[in-house]
Amino acid sequence: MRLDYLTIFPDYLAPLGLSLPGKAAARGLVEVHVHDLRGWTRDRHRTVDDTPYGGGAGMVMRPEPWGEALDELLGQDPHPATVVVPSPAGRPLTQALARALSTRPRLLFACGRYEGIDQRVLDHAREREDAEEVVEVSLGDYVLNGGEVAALAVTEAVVRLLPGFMGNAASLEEESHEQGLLEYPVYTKPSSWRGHDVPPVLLSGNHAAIAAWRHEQSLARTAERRPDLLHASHVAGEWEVLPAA
Ligand SMILES: COC(=O)c1ccnc(N)c1
Repeated sequence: MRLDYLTIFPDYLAPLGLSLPGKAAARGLVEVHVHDLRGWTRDRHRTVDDTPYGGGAGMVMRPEPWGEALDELLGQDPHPATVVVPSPAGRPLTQALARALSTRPRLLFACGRYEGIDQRVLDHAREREDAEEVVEVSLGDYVLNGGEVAALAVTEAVVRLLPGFMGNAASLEEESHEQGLLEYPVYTKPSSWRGHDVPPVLLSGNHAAIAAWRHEQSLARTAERRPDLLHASHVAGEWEVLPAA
């Protein structure tokens, strides 16, 4: 997977050389390219923003630098890129969306600043043959100063799903949201710590009982913290054993 980042703060994406994506890069699983949008400005001040049509506070990112940057970058690779635009107005980032993005050959992150990127940049990108899709993605219902932090989060959620990245692929199966539920609580040695003991079932060696306890814990946590994630299918097992009405 090729990952490109267009930003006016390339240093912000320095963490991409470390830990998770860095490891993946070292293994040849991902190829990372960070680009300074100002490289596609033509004026002495390397201007990337201007006042909004219609008035209002703040500044909007000018379309020309973005258009010329996409012209150059999208043409650099035979694979059509999925353009990922972090935005508070985007689709929520979910495990399902991360998994869908992890199957793409190339992601190009357009990291906006100020009040956002001129809408025509996204509209024009959607018309391009060399852009497979333009996906605006939100981390949640809050505003950041720029798309870079969100781009790092989306990158981590996606890269860790790439085949061969996580040593123990089985651990991905049990993670929060993979099965549509929140993850159960986890414990390790010592079995007793500051008056808190590990639940005895986890020391029992009874794998069926442990699996049942973990599922029950996931259901309880999800019901308490994220009832919106609960679907009948998750509690189907309980309905099946209820006595006939
Ligand atoms: C500028 O980008 C944002 O403010 C942003 C991006 C992704 N998710 C959010 N909740 C905000």
